[in-house]
Amino acid sequence: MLTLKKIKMVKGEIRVPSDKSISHRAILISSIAEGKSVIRNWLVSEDTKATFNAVLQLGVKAHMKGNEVIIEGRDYLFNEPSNILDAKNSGTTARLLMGVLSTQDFFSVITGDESLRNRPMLRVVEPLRQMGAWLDGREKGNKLPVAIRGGKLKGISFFNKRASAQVKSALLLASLKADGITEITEPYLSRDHTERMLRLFGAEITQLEGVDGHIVKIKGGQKLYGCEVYCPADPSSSAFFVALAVLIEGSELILKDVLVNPTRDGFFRKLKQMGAHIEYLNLREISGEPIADIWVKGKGRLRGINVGEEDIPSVIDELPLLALIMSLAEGTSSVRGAQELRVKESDRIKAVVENLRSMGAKIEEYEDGFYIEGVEKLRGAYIRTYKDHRIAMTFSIAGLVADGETIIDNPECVSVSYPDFFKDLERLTHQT
Ligand SMILES: O=C(O)C1=C[C@@H](OP(=O)(O)O)[C@@H](O)[C@H](O)C1
Ligand SMILES: C=C(OP(=O)(O)O)C(=O)O
Repeated sequence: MLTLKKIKMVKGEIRVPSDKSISHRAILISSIAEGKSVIRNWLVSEDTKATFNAVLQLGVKAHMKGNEVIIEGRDYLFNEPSNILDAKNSGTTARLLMGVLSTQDFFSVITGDESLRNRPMLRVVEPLRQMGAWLDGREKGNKLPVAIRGGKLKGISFFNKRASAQVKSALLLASLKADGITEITEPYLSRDHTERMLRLFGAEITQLEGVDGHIVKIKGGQKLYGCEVYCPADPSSSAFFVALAVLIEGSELILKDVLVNPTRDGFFRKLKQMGAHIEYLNLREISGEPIADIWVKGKGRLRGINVGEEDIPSVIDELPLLALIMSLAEGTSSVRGAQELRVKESDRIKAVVENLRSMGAKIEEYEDGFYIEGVEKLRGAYIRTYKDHRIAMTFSIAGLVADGETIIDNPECVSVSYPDFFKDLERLTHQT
């Protein structure tokens, strides 16, 4: 349990830990490549360690020193694991691993913690079956544990209707060992780190716009070569500090080295539309990804906005935090088309509505989002995190701007993406 109270202001500079999505991919793509890779500024967290430990169980030789990882790639020649692979709380680990393991002519089983064992897997299992792999699990393959026996695969054409980057990435990682071409179409472009990193490792990938949305095409049989990958600061982790600065007038922060890939920076763009003062400085590209230092200044109350289906992929993990900001903005706001929030580490729509209401917000629940009428103040409350890191961090920010005391249950769940979150928060809020 953690108790938080209102603070006056936040000022300073911070480089938050590296991007979780890129850190998972760096391990997996280095492992399937040939030769040595060096991963710099890797995120050391519970989720990414689950991916790291899984590849060790497949026979990959990897060495971690601080946040640098050196990996000897296996060029898709892995060992049959002698035990179950544990993805713990990490959806990305489970789903991307399924793609890699579908290429392997051996038996493997993936499981996870209680939350992950309740999350849907058929979205990945079905297309991988279509490609020719054998997968089965609880509820006809929809729930972990899932067993896999991979082997000879063929390329498929697949419509990724949920615009899930985990589904797309699993198929791309499998496609390199499939006969022919794999083509994935999605209604809105989901995060494209896998495409960018596969290119960095030497693959040829075509991306184009079609009538049904964004298309990615890849030819099987291509070889990847180990290289150096730099992991930038996570925009999803940076978002909590940006939120704090925009919610408290007079605050000013610089967030260093943040990934500003357009498939990920929807939160910052939405805040600007709400009237926030945010600028990208020193925009540059490293390891195929755009990076900037973000300057943010708190300058009074923001205006409500509507967020629709097309906006969702680039802001999906920040929606709980955006809901908090909307609840303190002038006028009304809404989020629609975000039903995927119900199948994350917790039912994030329920968790947001319940906790914001207990703090005095005016919020109505939709099946696929929420409707919010801004209020001037929130009051401290007892917060149920459902052991979901994004809920714990969102309501810690809420606790620092609300009147009275806020109590967070299970604050330690932040360790899946940001183990030192509370230390960093304390440092920045005590400098002022
Ligand atoms: O590919 C990834 O790294 C992720 C994709 C998203 O999930 P979906 O693929 O389920 O949309 C996101 O919510 C998750 O935090 C990380
Ligand atoms: C949804 C998330 O991650 P994952 O799906 O990898 O568990 C997240 O980090 O918000």
